[in-house]
Amino acid sequence: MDQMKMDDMKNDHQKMSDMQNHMQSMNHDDMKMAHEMSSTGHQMKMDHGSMNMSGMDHGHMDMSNDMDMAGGDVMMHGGSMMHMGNLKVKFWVSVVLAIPVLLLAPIMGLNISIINLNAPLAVGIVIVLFDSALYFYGGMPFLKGAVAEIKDKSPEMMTLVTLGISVSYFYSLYAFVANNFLNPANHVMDFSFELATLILIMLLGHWIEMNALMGAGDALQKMAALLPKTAHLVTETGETKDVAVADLQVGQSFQVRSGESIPADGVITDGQSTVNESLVTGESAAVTKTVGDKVIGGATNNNGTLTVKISGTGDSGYLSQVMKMVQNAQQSKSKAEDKADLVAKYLFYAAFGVGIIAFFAWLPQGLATAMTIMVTVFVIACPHALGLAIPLVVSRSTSIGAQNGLLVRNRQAIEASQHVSHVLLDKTGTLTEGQFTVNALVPSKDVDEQTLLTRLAALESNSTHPLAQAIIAAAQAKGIKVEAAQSSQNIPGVGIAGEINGHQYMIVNGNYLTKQGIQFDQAVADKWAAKGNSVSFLLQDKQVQGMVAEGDTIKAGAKELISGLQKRGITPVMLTGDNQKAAEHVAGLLGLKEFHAGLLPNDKQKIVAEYQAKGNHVIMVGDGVNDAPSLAAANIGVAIGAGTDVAIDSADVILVKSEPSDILHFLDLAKITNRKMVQNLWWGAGYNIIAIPLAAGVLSFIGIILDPAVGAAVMAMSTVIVAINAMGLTGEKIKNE
Ligand SMILES: Nc1ncnc2c1ncn2[C@@H]1O[C@H](COP(=O)(O)OP(=O)(O)OP(=O)(O)O)[C@@H](O)[C@H]1O
Ligand SMILES: [Cu+]
Ligand SMILES: [Mg+2]
Repeated sequence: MDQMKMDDMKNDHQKMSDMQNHMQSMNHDDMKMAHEMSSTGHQMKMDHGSMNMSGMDHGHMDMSNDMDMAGGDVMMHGGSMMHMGNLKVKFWVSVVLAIPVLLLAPIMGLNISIINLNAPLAVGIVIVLFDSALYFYGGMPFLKGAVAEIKDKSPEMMTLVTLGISVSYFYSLYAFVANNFLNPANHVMDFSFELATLILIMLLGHWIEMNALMGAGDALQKMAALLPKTAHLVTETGETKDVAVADLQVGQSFQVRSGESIPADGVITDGQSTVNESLVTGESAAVTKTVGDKVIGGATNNNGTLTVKISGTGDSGYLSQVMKMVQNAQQSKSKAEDKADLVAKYLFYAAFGVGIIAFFAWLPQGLATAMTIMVTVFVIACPHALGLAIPLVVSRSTSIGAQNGLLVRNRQAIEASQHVSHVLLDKTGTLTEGQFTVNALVPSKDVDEQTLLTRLAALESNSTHPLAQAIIAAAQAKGIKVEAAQSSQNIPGVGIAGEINGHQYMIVNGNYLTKQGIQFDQAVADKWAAKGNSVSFLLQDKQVQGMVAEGDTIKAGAKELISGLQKRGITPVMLTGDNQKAAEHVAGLLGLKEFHAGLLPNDKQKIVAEYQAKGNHVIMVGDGVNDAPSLAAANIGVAIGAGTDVAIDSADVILVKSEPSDILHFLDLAKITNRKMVQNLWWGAGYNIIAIPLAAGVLSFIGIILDPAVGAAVMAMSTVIVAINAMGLTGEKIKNE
């Protein structure tokens, strides 16, 4: 799941929209669940624990089906999800079923019960009946979970719980038969009281867990709530009619009045207003929008009335893409999560091993005591909290990131950030605005300025490079009618070639001329480059017809980023396809010491590999097509939100606001996220280092022996602590850190 592509997202759009509709129509309780489902996985019809994330990569999501189980609760364990039935109902029914057992069954070790009836056989039968109901009804989620885990050859937490309740149940059955029929004189202790309390606490623990879970990823929920339910559709006759947002179609127009939310993506065809897109893009200020500007569904319209032509509705809209990306990021499995699974596995074997050893060690004290100890060990080790430890933190962290304009597409990026020593930054479009102005046109002899500019513009009209746009704008400003060149061809890292009136022309940089041994006025070119200009040359055959120098402006946050990285002990390095002199100029302005200029696209990738070969972990930040390979190759690829789709598809993290200093926010968020993960691993599993030996009775010589119910309570506590600790991760911290 590391390489999630936008395409996958698009395929799932239909289902996505189904889900949104469901989300909108569901009540609060179901909403939680829908959200958990959405944040956890594709294959929701899976049974307990049998799903692991790696298997989900190509899993087909069938949201509409899954949503039918809206009455059930779903929970996550170590990234896997299980359908636990409706835990709330299950818990309360089990409470009722447990009452007779709790009243009539002897309390462990005391051999007395709350109500003592002098009819042992009748009482025994009642207890066995209610035990069975509890075991098969209340215990079913755990039994199913265990079967799935064992089938999967990865016995984990459900297997542990099942061990605990099964041992209590079957031993109690045996006690009933033995005491009433086999050998009434030799009383066998029964475990019905423990069975009941255990199942109740387990169910309660999971139920609490579910409730704790719901707050974890509220960004998605908030995002889903951004879209209004109805829209004012503009009909063919020009009147407005209120329709459901789900019925809007691309090409239709709608009206948004002041104070309303915009129902879909589109282009303004009438009106002017300020629009607040903060919840969608993380951009805080209200932006003025007028005819021709794009608006995003989910943004709020402040003062004016706008008429908007739809370019993307619900499922194909920006908002659902963002939501989908958040979901995908939440699904992608991180290394820490593998660590959590591994810990769970070790925990199972440790608990199982210690439990068995303790059983035999305590056997001389009587079967009942040995059983109790073993059951307590099984129960205390139950790693529910562990299963939640990482997913809760990650989903919380991705949500916070999304609210701050950071889309973390690959969870691994969060952990990988701990080891980062170098941040490699593309220049144009990343550190600079990528909005050029033509500063100089220097025609060669026999060529006039007008002709030079006309030919440059003809070639560039086929290019999407930022340098191209400035040339076209300059030509248009001079009143030149730009006609596109024929059979044009991009030359990555060099320029562009094409045919004008049957002649071959090229736009190339100085490097190319030097390599080809073509003469040009180096002094003039250097003069402009030293001022930070990108310099390009027009070639007809092998003749230089002139030169164009274009300047760019440095982004506002670029300097802050460089000094922020240096403060964090990370070395910033600039990589650029631009010339050495221009690169030097920008590096000087930003206080950058390391940079590489004149790079071809695969040079950038090579440089990434070189840094890595020296044992460094690198972040690569870029925006262009020429950055895509290096983004994919870097330990963490970060794309600028305004960049090309190719770059975005290759990245692990996207800076929605296109603000380079957000990399600092990412690093800070990742840092506190990692800290929480480690804390949660200790709260979720580390406590067993003490708890398991304690449960096994190592302190029995000073009178400390834990009861199974105490074991269950400790387990549930740990789960709650982990959930609360994850909630403590807030967005404020990434701004102060
Ligand atoms: N369409 C074009 N018009 C003019 N020059 C171009 C064009 N495409 C590329 N070049 C030349 O090739 C160089 C490298 O281009 P490339 O796209 O690899 O890097 P860049 O985007 O300019 O810089 P950076 O790597 O910092 O983003 C440019 O600086 C320019 O000299
Ligand atoms: Cu548990
Ligand atoms: Mg670039």
